[in-house]
Formats: sequence, C-alpha cells, structure tokens
Amino acid sequence: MTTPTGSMGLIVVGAAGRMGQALIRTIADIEGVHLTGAIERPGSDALGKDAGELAGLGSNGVIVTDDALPVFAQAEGVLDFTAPAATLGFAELAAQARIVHVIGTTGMDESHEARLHAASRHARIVKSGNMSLGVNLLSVLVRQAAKALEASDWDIEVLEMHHRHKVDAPSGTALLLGEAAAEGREIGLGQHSVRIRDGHTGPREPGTIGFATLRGGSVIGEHSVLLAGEGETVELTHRAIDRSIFARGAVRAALWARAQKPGYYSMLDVLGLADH
Ligand SMILES: NC(=O)C1=CN([C@@H]2O[C@H](COP(=O)(O)OP(=O)(O)OC[C@H]3O[C@@H](n4cnc5c(N)ncnc54)[C@H](OP(=O)(O)O)[C@@H]3O)[C@@H](O)[C@H]2O)C=CC1
Ligand SMILES: O=C(O)C1=N[C@H](C(=O)O)C[C@H](O)C1
Repeated sequence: MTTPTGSMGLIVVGAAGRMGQALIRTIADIEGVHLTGAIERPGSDALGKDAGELAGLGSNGVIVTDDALPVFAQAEGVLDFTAPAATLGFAELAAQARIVHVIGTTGMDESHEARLHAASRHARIVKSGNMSLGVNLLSVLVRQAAKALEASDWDIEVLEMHHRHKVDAPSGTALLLGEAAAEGREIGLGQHSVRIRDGHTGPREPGTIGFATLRGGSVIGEHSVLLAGEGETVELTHRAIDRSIFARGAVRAALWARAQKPGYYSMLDVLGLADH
C-alpha cells in the first residue's frame, strides 16, 4: 500500500488494548494519517500478529512488536493509552526521537507529571484525562458554573461510572472536571477535594469538591458534575457511547501538535478552548 504525501505516520502503543484497537480502526478511517507501528509489552500474546487483524479490520501489514526504538525512529507521532510506567518510558523515547506524544493514560501522579514535563523539552506532548470534544466543552461549562454559583450556597460533587476493568479512581476525567470546578472557584483541588466518605463523616465541609466512583459492566465512561444548592440542583453530564470519540480526539491532537514547538499541551489547547 502506498502512503499519501504529507500523511502523518503514527504509532499505537498498547495496540492490543481496548483503546489501542479503537485507535488502529480510527487511524484507518481518517485522511492525513497512517499507522507505521504497533507496540505491545514484552510477553504479550499480540506480539507477531497483524495490527489490522487484531483490530478487526483485516490485514494492514503492520506487525505488533515490543521493539519500540526502531519504530519510534520512523514515525512522527505516538498515541499512548497504556499505563503510567509504560507511558514514562514512551515519553523518553518520544523525546529522543523529537516526535509528538499524545497521552491518554490516566492514574499518573505528580512525580510522573514532572518526568513528562522534562520530556516535553524535546517532545510535543498533548495529555488529557479525556480526549473527547464533549468532555472538554463540559469542563469549560463546569468552570463557568462553579464561578457563577457561590461556594457558600452551592456544593460541588463529581460522579463517575466506568466498566469493571478500570484500574484507577477517580477517573482522569473526574479529576479534570474537578480541576475545572476548582479553577472556577479559584481554589486548589488538592487542598479541597474529598475522595472518600465512610462511617460517621460529620456534615459536609463548605467549599469542598467531592468525588464518587462507580464501577461495573461495560460502561465506557459517564461523568456528572452536580452543583447542589438549597432547594435546587444543577447537573452537567457527559456519556461516552463509543471509544472512537477518544480515538478521534487523539488523532486530532497529533495532527495539531505536528505544527507546534516542543512543549506540554492539553486538549483545551488543541480545541482552542483554553481561555474560555
Ligand atoms: N484520555 C482519554 O480520553 C482516555 C483514557 N483512557 C485511559 O487509557 C488507558 C488504557 O485504557 P484501556 O485501553 O481501557 O486499557 P487496556 O488495559 O485495554 O489497554 C492498555 C494496553 O496497554 C498495554 N501495555 C501495558 N504496558 C505496556 C508496555 N510497557 N508496552 C506496551 N503496551 C503496554 C496493555 O497490555 P497488557 O494488558 O498485556 O498489560 C494493554 O494492551 C487507561 O489509563 C485509561 O484510563 C481510556 C479511554 C479514554
Ligand atoms: O479507563 C477508561 O475506560 C476511561 N478512562 C478515562 C478516564 O479515566 O477518565 C477516560 C474515559 O472516561 C474512559
């Protein structure tokens, strides 16, 4: 198969995962990008298989490998929805290769973030807890609502539900929405969040942002931000119905980042929503 001139060559890491397969299908659907590599961890059953067949597309000639270095050297971008330790390794490789690194992996802590910022001196990193247009627009609305509704009268709670396989909580999206609410209130989320309630908790502390987590079945991702006042409640909700919304966002981020300088960007930058 010939590659159209100017098309961006992309690697999918975690190619056998739920998001890895959605990314391989989405890349095949979008003009201006093509798959140059598919990576899985050493020992994975997917090694040696055809990435297109793995994703249900039929053969595309890209064989899944655990040998990342030569694959990174031949690509312009990497789409990464894996796990925190894996993402740190891929960030170093993306920095060495001076390519775009789109990161959807969640569950990363402050020490991980520091290492990603170091890698972004050479790589163009776009990272978001949610790559969908809808959630990023929702975060702008949450920031506005939190700003408009007085903290003394309106309590904020973030509720999320995901499938039974999810390993981190609260979800990256719940934290992103909590950050948006905290920005609207001009407070730090770290000092004002309540992540667990159990037993005799006492009354709710004013000005805090609460999180509640549900897990079960095959739910792709549902998030609500509730603003609860005296006698009324406002609910802002997003429901993911198909993983392709995240994959399309990731490809859009890669194409956008291709034209940027090395640095650390968010999906709000990609979508032009950063200062709204
Ligand atoms: N930001 C966003 O918009 C979204 C983010 N996510 C996040 O993406 C991540 C992945 O989610 P999901 O696809 O459901 O998870 P999966 O477990 O289905 O996929 C992760 C894949 O990464 C592989 N992997 C792990 N370590 C390595 C490694 N060192 N090298 C190569 N591959 C590796 C896993 O292999 P193995 O199973 O063999 O360990 C697995 O195939 C999660 O953090 C999730 O929260 C998900 C959806 C949207
Ligand atoms: O693990 C998932 O599946 C998802 N993870 C992301 C998160 O942690 O918010 C995004 C999406 O909700 C699906």
